[in-house]
Amino acid sequence: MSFLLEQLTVRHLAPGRAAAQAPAALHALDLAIAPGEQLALIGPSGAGKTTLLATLACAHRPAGGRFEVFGQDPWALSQGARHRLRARLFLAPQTPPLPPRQRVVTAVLAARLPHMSLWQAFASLLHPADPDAAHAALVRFGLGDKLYARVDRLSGGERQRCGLARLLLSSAEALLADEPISALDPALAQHTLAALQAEARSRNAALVCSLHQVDMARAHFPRLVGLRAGRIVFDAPREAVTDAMIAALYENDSVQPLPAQPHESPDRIAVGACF
Ligand SMILES: Nc1ncnc2c1ncn2[C@@H]1O[C@H](COP(=O)(O)OP(=O)(O)OP(=O)(O)O)[C@@H](O)[C@H]1O
Repeated sequence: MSFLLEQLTVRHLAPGRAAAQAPAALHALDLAIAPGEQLALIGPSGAGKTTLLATLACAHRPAGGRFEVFGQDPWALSQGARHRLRARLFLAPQTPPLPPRQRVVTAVLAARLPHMSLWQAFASLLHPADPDAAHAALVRFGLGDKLYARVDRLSGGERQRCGLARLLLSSAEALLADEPISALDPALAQHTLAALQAEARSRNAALVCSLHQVDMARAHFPRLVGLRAGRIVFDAPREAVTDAMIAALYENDSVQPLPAQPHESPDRIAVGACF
């Protein structure tokens, strides 16, 4: 298994509060993800999608339950061994942390830093080691002309795809992407998801994507995991996920309906339009 979670609970630590008192962001999750599997995480805002992806990336230490990545409990390993395990995973955050004044080529090649010695890493910041590889990765996401652009001159959607191009440069065996198409227009979103999925297939890597675009999740991913309030509501092949299950997942108890607005009748609008 790439990931194995049993009764996994995760809490966000808050300053001045004992760990055990922090509310759980993920409650007793059971989830197994095999190499090569592709699944979409869906669910309303605050459901725990980002927390789950960060936990899979070994960025959050679980408060309870069993957690294994490639058959190992990352939190039972030494720091060095956990670092090596993390280098086998790639998490593309929703807003990639790209240094603003950096060139795109350097930012993309930074994906190889975990596998470099300190000296190689330093040298690569001054002189990009493999611009052709960076260019090829950018081309896959439609950014071939941005190789030497400065990161702070990119649009939001370009930055997002630049962050995903890093993923291609990594040698990760499991790919995690947090809302990878949130800043993209529909055509680019399709293209970007297809590129991510093709890459995962080519390296037989597990691919876990959180998505707010439910239609895209249903169209592209064979397995859907619905999260709500930190719990898995369903984990099913897409054919088994019904419209009613989606509606229940997104039903919002905390938003009050807006008061009805007095609106103009069609004949009044027509009169208004004449003057
Ligand atoms: N750093 C943090 N400290 C404390 N609580 C946090 C922290 N990050 C997230 N949370 C809480 O954990 C819960 C899950 O948040 P998370 O960001 O994982 O949800 P999400 O499904 O990714 O939401 P969205 O779709 O809005 O990005 C929320 O209740 C959130 O308020």
